[in-house]
Amino acid sequence: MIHFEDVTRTFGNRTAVERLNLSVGKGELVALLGHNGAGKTTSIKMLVGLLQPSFGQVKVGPYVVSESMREASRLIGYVPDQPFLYDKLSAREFLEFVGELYGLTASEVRTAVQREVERFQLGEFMDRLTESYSHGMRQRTVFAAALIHEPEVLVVDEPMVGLDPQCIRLVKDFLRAYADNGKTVLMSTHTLGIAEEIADRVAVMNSSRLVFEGTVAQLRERVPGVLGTLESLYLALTDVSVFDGNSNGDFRSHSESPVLEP
Ligand SMILES: Nc1ncnc2c1ncn2[C@@H]1O[C@H](COP(=O)(O)OP(=O)(O)OP(=O)(O)O)[C@@H](O)[C@H]1O
Repeated sequence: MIHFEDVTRTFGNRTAVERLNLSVGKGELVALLGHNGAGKTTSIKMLVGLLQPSFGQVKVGPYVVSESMREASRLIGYVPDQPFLYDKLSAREFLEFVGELYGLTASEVRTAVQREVERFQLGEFMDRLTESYSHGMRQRTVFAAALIHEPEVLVVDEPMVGLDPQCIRLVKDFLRAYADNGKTVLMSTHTLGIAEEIADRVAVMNSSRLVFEGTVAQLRERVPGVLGTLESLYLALTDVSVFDGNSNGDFRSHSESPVLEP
């Protein structure tokens, strides 16, 4: 459903993403991991059409994002790392506004808003201006807005930052359930435990390149001698010394990663 095909993005003489190949299929939740500056947000912005690749292409379903932005965006829900809300609107007004932007009819908007209010437990603060919301309330509202058109693909940049444990549980359960319902989820995160808990596969970026893609079990096989949590594996994988003796530093699990059709 999501296909990065040899995607490179440069900013001047800086390469933010280099020759990224990554696919995420229907019913899959993939966690994108990497240090600060590894290239995760740039990749996500190319996926949702906010940036154009310098080379290569990103496809969502049958659409090349940079060529068919309108069609692709109907398939995508996006929760950015720095969510934006209109302070002078309530959550209800904001969700209605977003629903109209997606071309839903008035009755479809009503049904969708009700569905999201229940899913993200927005009831109590639904009609207050969003300027008075806590971070968790804002994040739940942003999730609801991203889902108003029931997208096939959900793209989430750092979903758990600053949330309390109850809210983290709500978001984790929701993301897993969304994938289990046949949708496609790509989530960038620094919270390795959450990736290990809910992702089908992890994709690790280091210095603009994808250095591993596969399950955590496959990662354990690829980084011999490192046992235990995803955190210890991740730290070993993104440590430069690990690349010694590996000609291209590429730990991708080519053989076992399924190639899923849109
Ligand atoms: N608009 C821009 N102009 C110039 N350089 C940029 C721009 N956006 C990103 N970069 C650079 O591209 C590289 C990748 O940045 P990106 O934000 O994709 O990393 P990230 O993995 O999302 O990091 P973080 O975890 O800190 O959010 C960094 O070196 C960053 O400075």
